Amino acid sequence: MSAPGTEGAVVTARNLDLTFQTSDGPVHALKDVSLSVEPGEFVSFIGPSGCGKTTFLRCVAGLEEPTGGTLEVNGMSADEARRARAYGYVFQAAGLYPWRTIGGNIRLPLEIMGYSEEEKARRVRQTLELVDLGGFEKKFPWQLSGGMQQRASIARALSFDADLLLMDEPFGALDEIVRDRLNEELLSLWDRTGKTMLFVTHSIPEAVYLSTKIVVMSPRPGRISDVIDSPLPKERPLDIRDSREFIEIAHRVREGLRAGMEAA
Ligand SMILES: Nc1ncnc2c1ncn2[C@@H]1O[C@H](COP(=O)(O)OP(=O)(O)OP(=O)(O)O)[C@@H](O)[C@H]1O
Repeated sequence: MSAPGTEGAVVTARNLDLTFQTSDGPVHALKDVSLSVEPGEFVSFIGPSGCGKTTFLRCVAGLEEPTGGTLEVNGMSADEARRARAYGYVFQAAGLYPWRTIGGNIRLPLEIMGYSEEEKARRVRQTLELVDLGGFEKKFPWQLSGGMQQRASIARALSFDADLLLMDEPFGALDEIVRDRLNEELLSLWDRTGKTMLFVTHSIPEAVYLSTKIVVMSPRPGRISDVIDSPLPKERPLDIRDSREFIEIAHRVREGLRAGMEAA
């Protein structure tokens, strides 16, 4: 699969391979993965366990070294992009430090990056308001619900000026009602900030609801089996999930997943 339209792209992967050498032999986590992500896109990755979703995100984050192909993030190598802090990363478990307050957690990357006291305070306040957690700065993570912790984790990833957000199943552990609300909030956040989002999920409705582009992956080896551009409007009330368009995209994702599994 080619990586078209790479001029000015945020992420350009061309024929990316990653084989892990393990004591049980090689594991082909990614094979011939080509993808181009344009500024401001919301791209979801969906596929069965072990198809390489996290591995791809970790390659973009410069945390894994591909064994073949090329990868550019904001026009740099992924390692340079990591050092330039070109992205924020949101993990499945919120990953907040329990001994730090919510404000202290958000302040951490800003401390590492050497922002002034005044700027740190301003950014903590601003990002907490952005995720609707104004007033929770002095609370500790255990004093917040799971959904609120994830919002704090998103605030931390937004606190510095990275235009790219990498999210690895951030809402996977949450109940459906909370998840629906966070999906709506994330979409609104995306709209307001104009950030580019890469989002890993196991949920077809979540992928279809959130994305401008859905990347369907298949395992053994981890490949892209379909890339679906969503025609859904930017304004998306939750009940858009009952629309014919939505159901048709969800159907195509399901078909892509099924075909990928049969080929594996
Ligand atoms: N550090 C590693 N060493 C060896 N194998 C690895 C390593 N990291 C991932 N793998 C293997 O690479 C493959 C892809 O894993 P990855 O975690 O990217 O899949 P995934 O699609 O994100 O799965 P899940 O949906 O369960 O999170 C799997 O077979 C996994 O066991």
